[in-house]
Amino acid sequence: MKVAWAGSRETLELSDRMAKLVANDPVFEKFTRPMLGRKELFKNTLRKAAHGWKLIVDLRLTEEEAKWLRLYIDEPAYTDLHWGMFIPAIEGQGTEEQKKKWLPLAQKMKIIGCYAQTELGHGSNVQGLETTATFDPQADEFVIHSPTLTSSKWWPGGLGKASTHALVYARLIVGGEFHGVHGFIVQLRSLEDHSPLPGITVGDIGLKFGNGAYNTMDNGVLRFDHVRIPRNQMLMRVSQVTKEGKYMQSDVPRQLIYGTMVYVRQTIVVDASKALSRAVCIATRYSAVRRQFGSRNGGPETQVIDYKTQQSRLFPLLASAYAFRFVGEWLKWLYMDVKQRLEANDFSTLPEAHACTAGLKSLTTTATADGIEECRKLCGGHGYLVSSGLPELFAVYIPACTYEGDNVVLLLQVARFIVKTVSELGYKQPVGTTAYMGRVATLMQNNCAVRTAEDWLNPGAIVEAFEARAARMAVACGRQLAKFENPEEGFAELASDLVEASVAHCQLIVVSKFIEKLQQDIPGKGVKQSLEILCYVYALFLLHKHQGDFLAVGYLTPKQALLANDQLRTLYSKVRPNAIALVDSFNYTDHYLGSILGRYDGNVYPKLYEAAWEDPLNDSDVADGFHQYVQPILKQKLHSAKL
Ligand SMILES: CCCCCCCCCC/C=C\CCCCCC(=O)SCCNC(=O)CCNC(=O)[C@H](O)C(C)(C)COP(=O)(O)OP(=O)(O)OC[C@H]1O[C@@H](n2cnc3c(N)ncnc32)[C@H](O)[C@@H]1OP(=O)(O)O
Ligand SMILES: Cc1cc2nc3c(=O)[nH]c(=O)nc-3n(C[C@H](O)[C@H](O)[C@H](O)COP(=O)(O)OP(=O)(O)OC[C@H]3O[C@@H](n4cnc5c(N)ncnc54)[C@H](O)[C@@H]3O)c2cc1C
Repeated sequence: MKVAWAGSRETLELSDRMAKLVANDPVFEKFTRPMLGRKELFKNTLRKAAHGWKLIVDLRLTEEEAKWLRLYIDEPAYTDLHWGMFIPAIEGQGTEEQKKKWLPLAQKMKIIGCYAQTELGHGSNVQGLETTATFDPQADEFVIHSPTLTSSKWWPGGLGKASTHALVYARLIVGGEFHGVHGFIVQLRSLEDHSPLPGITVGDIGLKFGNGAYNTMDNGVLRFDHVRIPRNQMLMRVSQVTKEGKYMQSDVPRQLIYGTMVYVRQTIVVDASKALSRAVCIATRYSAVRRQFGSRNGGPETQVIDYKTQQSRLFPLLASAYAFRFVGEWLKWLYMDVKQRLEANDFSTLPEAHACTAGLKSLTTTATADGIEECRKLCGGHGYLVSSGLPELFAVYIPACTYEGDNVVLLLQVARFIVKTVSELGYKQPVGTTAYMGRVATLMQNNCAVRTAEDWLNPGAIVEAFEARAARMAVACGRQLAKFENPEEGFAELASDLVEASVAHCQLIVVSKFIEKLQQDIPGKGVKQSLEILCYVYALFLLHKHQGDFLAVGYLTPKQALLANDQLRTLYSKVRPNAIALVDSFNYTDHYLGSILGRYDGNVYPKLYEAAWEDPLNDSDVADGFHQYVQPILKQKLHSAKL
């Protein structure tokens, strides 16, 4: 199962080597992180990032090894944006000449870059950005300017203190004409002493949610006062500005300017399975350690993992972690395919790649953020201790529902894609993830054939149920929209229904990809059978949770929905004996998990007890401040008889 989770034996071995390298290096210690003040915390992150880079260089790590190393260091840092957005943006939107100039500098870390798109006034509405880049043909330069307070760049990670350069998104103005938002490489700080260059105001935006957590990142604010950059620092793969001041659009679609977001959304889906699996690993191991009630004849109490309620909350999350792992793998393939096509100037699959990355980013991050919080509750009171690892994981993870596109805004993008597909059904055969809509007539007509709980253990029955629900919801939205004279007004009015239809479509993708995975050869005794059980758990849990949809569209009867729930209970009993092995298969070191409750050896109580004494409050028996603030109260002479 470890191999199935990692994707291959090679990846398992490589990631294992990197995990151990980090775990055994004292520089990457992280238990004291939540106790540090902001300055110490940030400096500590810089130290870890520098040590990580030294290891990468000294040990001549490959790009793949370096990625795993950074993951296991497990601390958000400016390097995430440098490697994760700045470099990919240049790769995707730069010309060959620009890539030749900037990529070696960035890859050797001679410069540090961030991705400066969002502003104080606009994040979701990228076309509403206010920063301007005005071409000055006399000087052959762009003038980058922040005309208003709301045009201040706000949020970019790595911008506040670390970056020397930024990829700045600004409205292009050539000859007095606006040409939409484009990307520009702008140097922010001196490469000698790191001080901001003339015309640049830059700093950190302040403390964020949670102790430690995402506060290791210097999310920044940036303003430009007529800062000049050479013309060739506009990324020019999509459109060009000539020396003479002529704006030229190439054959490449304008949407490619958003290409970095497609790439990052894809990586966020892959990361969702990592974050959720960490939380599930902690909650599952602890649920096997923790006992409450049920002692008979003085024997041990019941392990809480044996309670059906615990199983019905925990096992769907375990199944979701696996589901997101496999859909992430598929999405990575889809992205690589699109990337190759784009390089060959084939842009036909870009809209689907956009819809899939946007929709799956939204679905997986929402479920993961909610799932981490559920895991905290599954661990009872001890889950609220920072040493459980769950509060920090939650605090670090939740902004994933917002960054790289607010999850609702992204589902509305999926809705546009679905509505368009439905409206074209008469003359265009849908392909890829919308191919099922080509069978819309059958899906609208046929109802579920399930008669017994066992009938639900059938991938065909499950896929058809999810397809029918998604198709019927999409068609219903299409019909409602058709009643509006103005389609945009209709879209705005029906936005909530459209979002629900998008969720149904995205859930279908995840379920289908899990089922497709099971059609592959999966070696290892019992591995495939365990994955089949998890796949049914994932699908039937969703069906149970959203049974209102399946009933409302008339595909299921209430009896069939009840049968699905009956089957789900049986499946939980089948997951139980392997639950620990299924989380051990994630192959996480104790260092990466960062949780006393999730320790591999299960030695929870002695270690919790030990850790309590390491809290700075326990440095002395009598607290600092006692004599000043508490003792006077204890010693006061009370005058009122009542008191
Ligand atoms: C315990 C310790 C743990 C440690 C763990 C460590 C974890 C660290 C992890 C760190 C990871 C990441 C760091 C965070 C990074 C975050 C970085 C950011 O947030 S960068 C900023 C991201 N911003 C956004 O995502 C903005 C969202 N808005 C948009 O994407 C768009 O504007 C829009 C999709 C909302 C579209 O707006 P709209 O105005 O309606 O559209 P346009 O007119 O501009 O275009 C419409 C047209 O374009 C198509 N389109 C839109 N987007 C894309 C795209 N990306 N690709 C392809 N096509 C796209 C759209 O479909 C329309 O097409 P039509 O054919 O015209 O229909
Ligand atoms: C931790 C973190 C790191 C970040 N890193 C970066 C970075 O490196 N670089 C960068 O450029 N940016 C970064 N961002 C910014 C991030 O990308 C934006 O915050 C995000 O895209 C959401 O945009 P917004 O803040 O404008 O939200 P808003 O759009 O203001 O959202 C507010 C509310 O309005 C709703 N809403 C907005 N538009 C619509 C609509 N059309 N229909 C219905 N509802 C709508 C949303 O659903 C939400 O509920 C980061 C943000 C965070 C939190």
